[in-house]
Parts: sequence; C-alpha cells; structure tokens
Amino acid sequence: MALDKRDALEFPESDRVFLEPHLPRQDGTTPRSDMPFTTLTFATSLDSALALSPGARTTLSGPQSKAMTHYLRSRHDGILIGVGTALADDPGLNCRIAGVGGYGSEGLIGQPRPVVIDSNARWDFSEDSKLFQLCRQGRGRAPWIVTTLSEPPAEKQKLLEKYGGRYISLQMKNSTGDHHRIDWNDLLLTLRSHGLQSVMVEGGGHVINSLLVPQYMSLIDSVIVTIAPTWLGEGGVVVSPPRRFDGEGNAISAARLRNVKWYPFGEDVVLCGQTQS
Ligand SMILES: NC(=O)C1=CN([C@@H]2O[C@H](COP(=O)(O)OP(=O)(O)OC[C@H]3O[C@@H](n4cnc5c(N)ncnc54)[C@H](O)[C@@H]3O)[C@@H](O)[C@H]2O)C=CC1
Ligand SMILES: Nc1nc(O)c(N)c(N[C@@H]2O[C@H](COP(=O)(O)O)[C@@H](O)[C@H]2O)n1
Repeated sequence: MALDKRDALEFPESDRVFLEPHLPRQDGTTPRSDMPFTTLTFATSLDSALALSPGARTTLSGPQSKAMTHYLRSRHDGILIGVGTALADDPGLNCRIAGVGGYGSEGLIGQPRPVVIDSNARWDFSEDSKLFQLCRQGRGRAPWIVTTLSEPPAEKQKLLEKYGGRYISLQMKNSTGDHHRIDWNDLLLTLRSHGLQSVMVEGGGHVINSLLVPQYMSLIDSVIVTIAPTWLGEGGVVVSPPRRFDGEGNAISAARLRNVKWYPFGEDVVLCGQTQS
C-alpha cells in the first residue's frame, strides 16, 4: 500500500497547543469511566447554518480551520454523524493530517471510526461510497451504523463487514415519550462499551439539536465550533436547539457555553467551551 503524503493537510505543532485543554486526555482516561469523552464540533455560518440546504455539501471552513478539524479527528476514536449528512455529503470522515495512517505512516493509527446514526437503515451505501474507497486505500476505517432494526438488511451488513464495519442495534428510547429518538445516554454508553474512548459529534443539524437539550447537555465534555465569516441565507440547515422556558413561562436561552476561549484561525474564528462549569 502506497503511503502518500502528497494530499495530506499540515497542522503545525504551534497551532495544537491552544486546543489541548479542550481535547480528550492523551492517556485515554475519561471523566466518566463508562462514557466516552464527547466533543461537539462543527463549522457554522454567521446565521448558524451548517449547510445551504439539507442535501447540500457546503464548504464553510477555510484551509487552516479545516486542518484543525482533521487534527481533531486524529485525537478522537470515533466521529459521529446522522444519516442526513451521510446522504448529503458521501463523506470520507477520515483524518488527512500528515503523519497519520495512510498519510505518511503505516496502518490506521490516528484514523477515527465513523459512526452513523441511521435508525431505519436508509443509507444506501455501496462499494463506491467514499468511506469504502478510503478503506480500500488504507486511509480510513469502515463505519459503524447505529440502527433500531433488530435485523438490518443482509446485503448491506455483508458489505459493511467485508470492510470491518458493522451495524449496532439500539432500541428507541420511549421513557420521554419520544419514540423517534435514540437516547444519547444509551448511544454513548454503547459506543464506549464497543471500545471508543472519545467521540466527536460532527452533525448535522438534527443530530446537534437533539444533543443540545438539558437532559443530555452534561454528556458533552467539550464544544469546538468553527465560525466562518459568511451568511448562508434562508433555507439552511441550522443549529437551533429546542426553546426553553423558565417557571413563569418566559423564554430563556436554550444553552450557554462556559469557560469560553476564542482563537482566530485564518479568516475563521474557533470557539472552544464547555456546556457546564
Ligand atoms: N458544517 C458542518 O460542520 C457540518 C455540516 N453538515 C451538514 O448538515 C446537513 C445534514 O443535516 P441534517 O439534514 O439535519 O441531517 P443529520 O445528519 O442530522 O441526520 C438526521 C437524521 O439522523 C437521524 N437521527 C439524528 N439524531 C437521531 C436520534 N437522536 N435518534 C434517532 N435518529 C436520529 C434521523 O434519521 C434524522 O433524520 C448536510 O447538508 C451536511 O452537509 C453536517 C455535519 C457537519
Ligand atoms: N469542519 C467542517 N467544515 C466544513 O466547512 C464542513 N462542510 C464540514 N462538514 C463535515 O465534514 C464532513 C465531510 O468530511 P470529508 O471531507 O468528506 O472527510 C461532512 O460530512 C460534515 O460532517 N466540517
């Protein structure tokens, strides 16, 4: 297998220092032993949009913050998206930083495990999907797909397993009365039990908005958001969690970050913070 550095991204050591306090510990220990260290990270426009429309792959990050995101990928065991993102983007979800597996070194060290929430196995992937191309090139791992089906489609399962991926079956949570959502506690516990000590949740809108609610906020250990100097306009996929109200019925902010730091990064700014003190 050729180990080709030509298309690798560079992320200099000097730029890594500021991120360190916001990242999973290097020794692999986690704040809670049964849960992965969970980072919420995405790129947004000034009008809080992730993409121009649900089906549109939209570039927001400039070159420096894109390299930063790939460094984040190298520092997490898993990278999680929803099926809407898989369908829209045909993403690679690998790490293309110089020096990680497939980009200047052997094996898959530094390559995160893609995890796709796809309750009803809607994602119609094939050998040609970007993720599997990268697997064949030794530049990425096959996905784990989280489904609520107890028997996922056999053909898709076969293809996944051929590349070392798998379906993970989880029951829908109904204790909150929401029969359409996988419970984040169950999901993260399951991923930890499958060996992921850290997970970065990358999107899209439904995934992020379902995590940014009071009952799950404490599961997020770190938030790292790239803000690009652009407005995408109406009709975009937006990060806007459900409204909250105080005891008197007045609207209050849905979520607020603490311990916030801002870092200019090329034309973008990267915001790091925590959902709790
Ligand atoms: N700018 C950025 O950093 C990113 C942008 N995106 C963009 O976001 C767009 C896709 O976003 P969305 O359409 O909102 O799709 P999505 O990626 O959030 O997936 C939504 C689907 O995932 C499943 N899902 C999510 N949470 C679930 C839960 N808790 N339980 C059960 N099922 C769950 C449901 O089937 C839902 O329809 C794409 O255009 C993509 O390019 C995606 C990731 C990052
Ligand atoms: N950090 C960031 N900046 C952007 O501008 C983006 N559009 C995204 N999107 C996310 O990255 C995935 C694509 O990854 P590959 O380049 O294919 O590996 C995409 O699916 C979104 O999750 N992120």
